[in-house]
Formats: sequence, C-alpha cells, structure tokens
Amino acid sequence: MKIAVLPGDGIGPEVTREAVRVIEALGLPDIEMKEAPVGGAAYKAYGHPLPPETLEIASLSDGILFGAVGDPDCDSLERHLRPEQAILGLRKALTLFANLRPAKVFAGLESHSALRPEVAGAIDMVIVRELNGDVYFGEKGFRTAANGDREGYDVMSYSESEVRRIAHVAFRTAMGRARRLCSVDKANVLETSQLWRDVVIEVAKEYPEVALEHMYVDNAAMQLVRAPGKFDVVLTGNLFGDILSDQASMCVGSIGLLASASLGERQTAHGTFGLYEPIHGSAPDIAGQGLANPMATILSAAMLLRHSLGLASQADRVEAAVAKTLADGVLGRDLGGTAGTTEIGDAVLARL
Ligand SMILES: NC(=O)c1ccc[n+]([C@@H]2O[C@H](COP(=O)([O-])OP(=O)(O)OC[C@H]3O[C@@H](n4cnc5c(N)ncnc54)[C@H](O)[C@@H]3O)[C@@H](O)[C@H]2O)c1
Ligand SMILES: CC(C)[C@H](C(=O)O)[C@@H](O)C(=O)O
Ligand SMILES: [Mg+2]
Repeated sequence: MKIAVLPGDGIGPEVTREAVRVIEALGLPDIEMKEAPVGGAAYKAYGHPLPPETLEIASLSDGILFGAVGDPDCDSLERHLRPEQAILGLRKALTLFANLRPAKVFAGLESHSALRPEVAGAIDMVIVRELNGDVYFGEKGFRTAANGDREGYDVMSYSESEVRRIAHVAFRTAMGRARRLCSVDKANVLETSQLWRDVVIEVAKEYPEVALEHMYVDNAAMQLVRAPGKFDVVLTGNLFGDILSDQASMCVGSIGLLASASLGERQTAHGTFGLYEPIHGSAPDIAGQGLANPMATILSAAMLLRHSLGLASQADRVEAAVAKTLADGVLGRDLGGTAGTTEIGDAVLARL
C-alpha cells in the first residue's frame, strides 16, 4: 500500500512529520511512504509548485498525505506559479471533488471552544464541500473597463453534473449518520446557487429517508455559531465550504484540530483513492518554532487509513489515541496549553 507524503511549506513539514511517525508506529506490514516536494518549496527547488514527478507519485499512490502550502515569498508570483496552485492542481487533476471536513467537539475540550461549552458540546457535523468547481476554477483575470478602471474578475459557475455528484456524496454521508442534510447556498442572489438548489432537490428524491433543508450561506454562518449542534451533514460549494469550515474549526476549539479527506470516484485495491490534509494552511506566523498543533494532520492520516487503505480499526486506534491525548490535557498553544508539535506527537504515540 503506497502513501504519497507531500509536506509542503511552513508548518506543513512539521505537522506531517508527526502524522508519519504515527503511521510508522502502527507497525503495519506493506506500507510504503514516498515523500515528494510541493508548494513554495517545490517552486524554489524546481520552478513549479506541482512538479510532474510529484503529480505522478501522488497519482500512483493509494492515498496522499498532504501538509500545507503557502509562502509569503511567493505571494507576488504569477498566479499559476503560486504554492496554492499545487493543492488546487492536485484536487482538479486527480478529480478529488468531494471534500469531507468532520467537525466534532472532543470530550473534555468543550470549554476550549470559542462558543459557550453547552453550545459547543453538541457539535458533531460533517461539512461536504465541493472541490472541483465554483468561482475557484472559472475564468479569471484582470481587465480595463471603458472608463479606464482596472477590474479583476472570477467567474462563478456549477454544472448540474458537478452538483449531482457531490449531492450524492452528501446524501450517502447523511444516510450513514443522523440523516439530516443542510444544503448551503446563496440562491436568493446567485444563479449558480439556484441551479445548485434545484439539482439538490432532484437528487433528494433518491434519498427519501434524509431530511433536507436549504439555508442561505449568511444565515448558515450565523447558525453555526448560534446552534451548531443542529447540523448533521452540511453540503456546500467550494468557496462557502472553505469559509464555513474554518469557522467550524473555532466552534470546535482550534483550526489545528480539523482534518479532511478529498475523495473522487477512483477505487484502488484497498479503498477509495484520496488526498488527506488538515484544513489549515502553512501558518507562516508560527512556522519553524515547533508550535503547530499536529492533531489535524494526524486525524487526516486516520481518515487515509479508513477511506483509502481499508484499515478502519487502525483509523479508530489513531482517533482514540488523539481523543485520549486531548482528554489528558496535552494541549498546544492554540488550545491554551504549552505542548509543542513533537510533544503532542509523542503523547499520541504513547497512547496508541
Ligand atoms: N490546504 C492548504 O495548503 C492551505 C489551507 C489554508 C491556507 N493555505 C495557505 O497558508 C498560508 C497562510 O494562510 P492563513 O494564515 O490565512 O491560514 P492558516 O490556516 O495557515 O493560519 C491561520 C491562523 O491559524 C493558525 N494555525 C493554523 N494552523 C495551525 C496549527 N496546526 N496549530 C496552531 N495554529 C495554527 C496560524 O498560526 C494563523 O494564526 C497562505 O499562503 C494560504 O494560502 C494553505
Ligand atoms: C489554500 C487554498 C487554495 C485552500 C482552499 O481555498 O481550498 C485552503 O484554504 C483550504 O481550505 O484547503
Ligand atoms: Mg481554507
């Protein structure tokens, strides 16, 4: 079983190292991990954020463990050379259109949420974010208006097949949970969202046991803080999902806790091919200081074991060790504690 390890930039390598140590400590036979450069690190070494060799290693693997990309040194490069294009390019090239971002409060961490403990304690949701379309991948550019004004533009669109395939993922996810699905859009203003809503309603007919509701994204942002416990599965587009998942992370307690799986339809001998990464970025403000919380990446590795390698009991083992570590009060600075990146990794290893 092959895992491609793409650490990336900033805290990416620091948090990925801990997740790799956890996978190694499981002592599984037949696991082969291969590291490849990506992001600003790859640009600086090879002139491209996603070198062809890296894409090949990624596509020949059963699952990809991804750290984070993003480097302030690269922020003025042409867009196609920026580090972020590596993750966007991987998602698109490998047709990883379904991004699952679970958000659940860990026992004992209720009081570490940005919300009141009794509000936070009820959080147990999965955000299903579409990853291959929306304003992210539409035509974009700069132009000059008739009056000489500079304009920037990014075209937002979704096709019905794109909405249909992500809607099926969300309904199936809901079927495996509490059977409640909230589709988040901005259909009161955007035609892209109207089509989104129409198609979700069509797909819903195939899942009569799932209770479907629709919510405008501005209201969803508010409800996520007011009563996050009411959400089970949240289905949304690429841009809204990006924003709402960062918000959900602080409802749970820290962005350093939220993992993700990006899946497509390709099956390998072991499971569904996918890419696994924390939802956070390269955090240049704390990079290189041993302060990053590696839990989100360790939990992403657990998702890789479950979805791509068919090793559900090993995934459970890692998740239980993370939960025990947090319950024992081993917390990074992001959660008001003092534990560093390696110390948190050591604590998880000790509880496997
Ligand atoms: N998938 C990705 O690779 C990804 C995701 C988001 C942002 N980015 C990139 O990362 C760079 C920085 O972006 P940003 O600052 O907006 O977002 P960020 O997620 O990197 O950081 C936001 C804040 O959260 C903190 N933080 C993030 N992860 C943490 C962790 N594991 N432990 C403790 N604290 C953590 C950071 O210190 C920072 O204060 C940008 O270049 C951005 O494009 C990449
Ligand atoms: C780095 C960026 C392209 C990325 C996104 O917007 O999808 C990130 O914010 C994420 O959440 O994975
Ligand atoms: Mg994001």
